[in-house]
Amino acid sequence: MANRILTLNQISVRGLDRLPRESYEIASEFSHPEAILLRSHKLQPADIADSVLAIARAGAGVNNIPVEECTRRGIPVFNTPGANANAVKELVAAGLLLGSRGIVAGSEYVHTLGEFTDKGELNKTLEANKKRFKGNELHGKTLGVVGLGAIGSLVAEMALTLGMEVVGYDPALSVDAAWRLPSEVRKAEALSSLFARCDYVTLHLPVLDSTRGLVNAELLSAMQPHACLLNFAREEIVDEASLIQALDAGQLRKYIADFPTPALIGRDDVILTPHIGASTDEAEDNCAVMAADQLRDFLENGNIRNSVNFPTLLLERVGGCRLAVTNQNVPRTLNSVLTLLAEQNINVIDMLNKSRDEVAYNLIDIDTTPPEALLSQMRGLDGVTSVRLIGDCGK
Ligand SMILES: NC(=O)c1ccc[n+]([C@@H]2O[C@H](COP(=O)([O-])OP(=O)(O)OC[C@H]3O[C@@H](n4cnc5c(N)ncnc54)[C@H](O)[C@@H]3O)[C@@H](O)[C@H]2O)c1
Ligand SMILES: O=C(O)CC[C@@H](O)C(=O)O
Repeated sequence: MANRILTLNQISVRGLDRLPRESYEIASEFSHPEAILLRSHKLQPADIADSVLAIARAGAGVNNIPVEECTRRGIPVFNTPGANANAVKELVAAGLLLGSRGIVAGSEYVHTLGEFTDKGELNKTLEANKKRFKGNELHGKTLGVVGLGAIGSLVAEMALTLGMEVVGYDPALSVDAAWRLPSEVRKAEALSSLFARCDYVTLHLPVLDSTRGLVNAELLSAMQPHACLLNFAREEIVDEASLIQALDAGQLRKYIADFPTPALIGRDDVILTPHIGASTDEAEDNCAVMAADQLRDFLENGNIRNSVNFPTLLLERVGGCRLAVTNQNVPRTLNSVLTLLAEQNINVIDMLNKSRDEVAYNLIDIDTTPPEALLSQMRGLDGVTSVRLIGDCGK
């Protein structure tokens, strides 16, 4: 039977083409899908049918998905780390320029001059008024990068090439991310010192319980009055009331963000884009291809790459059929599963098991198709969250 993939946002065709139509049905409405593929759609727990085996986010942030609920139900949630990082980096480069030069106000001003028909007169007026739109250069200024993952590290590298000094802050920096970081990036020991010393601060961290409202009144008051804050990460990381207070009080010159809110629209000291950080053909293709490939490998082989709640686990197929078993990460559960197989004289050909926090995940290749009654018995074992049979052993 074909796997049904429910898409809850427009997903690039190049990604959808990775799911062959002989074995996948793709639609924006299904009552019992095997998987959900989405971008920023806000997914509610009640929207996740019992039939759902996996959820793939074509993008980085998973704050629109109830990840804890998925973990409890044994559903891996995938994302696509780095697949849209270059698109965001390029928009941040634009954001820095919008913050340093009178581009937006200058362009808006020029469009008010429609009544001029004489080129010479127009030129005279432009030359007389252009001083209102003077800016500063980025070269020699200091950029603070908060979050040095896929996007933050590219932003840091880009800013160095513009001749900026770069200071970074990331208390949870992975070893891989540290290797990617240019050696010129200086480390800030605390967020407050980064905010105090920088001309521009750019945010590239996820929104989590620990980062919601992270940029608060205290941090904003540490900023220099000429400084700019860029937020291409998530709205909720910046406390809006404190931000507006800081702008009103002249503690911050400009806020440049990808997340408009009613209170920010119309302010001269705010530049807003409509969440287009990842809106390039290239990023949409990259994310969709990566999400679809990961989903397919999970549905067809049980393999897990780039999950935000399950361990990474890849086991090559050597024949036979495969059991994908998720259980609570407690002793003796796997033993009970293997005992059930042994009692039925089912031989294990290959096996891999890994855990992440409270989740344990196992791929068990076996030589005989287990009867449905055995699978039900396995599902009923203490601590077992889900059991899926992949393929048919032919005996
Ligand atoms: N505007 C957009 O369209 C757009 C596009 C892509 C990503 N994003 C947002 O950007 C975020 C970052 O994306 P990424 O691909 O770089 O993710 P990433 O996982 O590669 O990097 C995030 C980094 O933030 C760090 N971090 C976590 N908590 C932190 C804290 N308290 N202080 C400082 N750093 C902290 C992590 O250690 C990690 O290195 C995403 O979570 C998403 O919300 C927005
Ligand atoms: O899908 C999008 O357009 C936005 C994606 C972005 O917010 C992300 O977190 O990757």
